[in-house]
Amino acid sequence: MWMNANPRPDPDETARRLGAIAAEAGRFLASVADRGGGRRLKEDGSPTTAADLESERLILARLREAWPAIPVVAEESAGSTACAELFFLVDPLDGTRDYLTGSGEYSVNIALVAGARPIAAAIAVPEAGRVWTAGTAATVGRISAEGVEDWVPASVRRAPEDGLVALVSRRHGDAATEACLSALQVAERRVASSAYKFCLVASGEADLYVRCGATMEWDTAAGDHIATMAGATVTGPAGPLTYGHAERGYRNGPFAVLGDAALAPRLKLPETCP
Ligand SMILES: Nc1ncnc2c1ncn2[C@@H]1O[C@H](COP(=O)(O)O)[C@@H](OP(=O)(O)O)[C@H]1O
Ligand SMILES: [Mg+2]
Repeated sequence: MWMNANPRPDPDETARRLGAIAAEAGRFLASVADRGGGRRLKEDGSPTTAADLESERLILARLREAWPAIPVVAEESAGSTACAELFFLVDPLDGTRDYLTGSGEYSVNIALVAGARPIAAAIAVPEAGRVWTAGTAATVGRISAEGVEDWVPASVRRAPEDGLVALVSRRHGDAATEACLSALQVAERRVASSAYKFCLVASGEADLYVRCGATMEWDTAAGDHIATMAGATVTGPAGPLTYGHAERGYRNGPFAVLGDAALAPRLKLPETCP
């Protein structure tokens, strides 16, 4: 049984406010001089730093100010929050390794989930200077000193006839993902990190992103919603991804983000992550 019965906030107004919060956290992350400060390894072997914690503190404070009754499940404190019908999913720094090594492809991901699906989301990619949001439509804006400016709609592209561009994780490849990419006849692979990959498909800058290796719900919820609202098909082996699975530690199964729905019949995702 869900534990709260908050009214659902307006998705577009929520997305706009989440965009401002994600941009603020992104500006903070980009400004940190000692990025390795407080570095330690988590149980899954991935690093976390003082900047992850500080970004999470900032986002939690802003969400509490704006929506005091809505619980938040955030990467660095996920064990301490009960899930609900309506809740936020937060990754305060997705792609910590890239943050540390300087590729610039880290992101801040925030999603509002209602009834197991996201309804509003924002992703900031501070070093690309961009923020994507989606309520009932996907948009992308430019991060400025004051906030976010120059919003334009984000939308997927049709699969180009001269070959598909697939985005693949810089650090987390696996044989199952490779098999899917072979079946889709990909012409070019571009490595990228974090939820930025969802955004590049959402903006029509790449055609697909397949991930059969492990990810967490806070890695995907915001990107799932933004890409979906931009016209992409985001799917797991049994259909749309669902969120709020505390019972499986917020782990996702395999998924794919397809900019052009015509690619879907060629997609053969495995049932589970390797
Ligand atoms: N073994 C594992 N279990 C769970 N999640 C994993 C994982 N290995 C990688 N990830 C997730 O993949 C994210 C990085 O993805 P990518 O390779 O696309 O950049 C990490 O984000 P964080 O940096 O927020 O921890 C982490 O959440
Ligand atoms: Mg993180």
